[in-house]
Amino acid sequence: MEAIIKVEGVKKAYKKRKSKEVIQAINDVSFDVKRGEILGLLGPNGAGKTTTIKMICGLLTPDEGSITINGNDMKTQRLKALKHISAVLEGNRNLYWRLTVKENLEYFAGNRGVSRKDAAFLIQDLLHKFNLKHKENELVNRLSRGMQQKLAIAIAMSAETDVILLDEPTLGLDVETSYEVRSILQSIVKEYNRTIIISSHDMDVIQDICERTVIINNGNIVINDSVKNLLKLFEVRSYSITLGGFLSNHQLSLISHKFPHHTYKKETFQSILEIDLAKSEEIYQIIDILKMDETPVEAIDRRNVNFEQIFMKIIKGEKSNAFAQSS
Ligand SMILES: Nc1ncnc2c1ncn2[C@@H]1O[C@H](COP(=O)(O)OP(=O)(O)OP(=O)(O)O)[C@@H](O)[C@H]1O
Repeated sequence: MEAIIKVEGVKKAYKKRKSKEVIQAINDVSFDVKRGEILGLLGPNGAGKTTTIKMICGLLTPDEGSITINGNDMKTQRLKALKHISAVLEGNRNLYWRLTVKENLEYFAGNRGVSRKDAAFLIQDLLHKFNLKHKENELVNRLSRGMQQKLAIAIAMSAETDVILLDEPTLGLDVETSYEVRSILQSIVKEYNRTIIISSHDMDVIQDICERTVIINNGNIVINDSVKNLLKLFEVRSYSITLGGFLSNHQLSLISHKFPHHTYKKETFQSILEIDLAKSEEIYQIIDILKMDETPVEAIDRRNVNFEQIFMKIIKGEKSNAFAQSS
């Protein structure tokens, strides 16, 4: 699939005005986004997500490196590049509160150069798609937060750009509306071949709708892989072992030494060892340690891991293990 966004060797530092301290927000970041893809851009607070998104939509200029949108360099062909991008960066704050839903859509579509005739057709389509038709003549300040958020995304859609950047699109939404927004985004990508970059702290959303994820930490990319691969990779490595007794101190110290990512819980007659391995073959080393004191093994199960747990593991620095396993 063709890359519609290319981020190559991008660096960005901020200078604090008073102390003159320099903060290297983005170190040396490169990644592509393919046409028709939903990409999740993730990272803990302060990782550099907003800086990256702002550079992609031309609000900030990189100190080094280049960003190309549909073949147009953001530095030398800025206007051409920007024509392909719309963004919802601050939730519903970009809406006109004293205009109706339909007036907001008309205003923003006109602003982005969509003709009146095309806009009329497009707006009706969006009102239906976003389930806002029954609210088309309602003032925005009378809508629920979920509806305002849906309208903000519909407005970004009305510009008919190839790429849509969404910062926390489901933040503060109830569960039902969050699912509705996810399914709308998936259908938009399929039906109109749009490309979406989502920045979110909600790992459920990422697991649900993103094909691929770029995880940034301290201004560097630590993972650029498909969500499916990451889930498979971590599932293979996570085990829950139920023992019909308890581990000796000697066994526990061997396990702690060789496998730092584990938890051990004692129950009345049993104990449970939950362990993450760098390679699935390491399970045999564990079994050897368990055999030492003839601790009876009742069950060995693969643990189901969700994307939230995977994200935390990657951020805590298990990425080197993940790469070793995937390569
Ligand atoms: N205008 C600014 N001036 C100085 N430093 C800044 C500025 N904007 C961001 N930073 C710093 O740059 C780094 C990256 O910030 P950025 O906002 O891109 O991270 P983020 O991943 O979006 O975080 P969050 O999830 O908290 O929004 C952080 O250390 C932040 O403090």
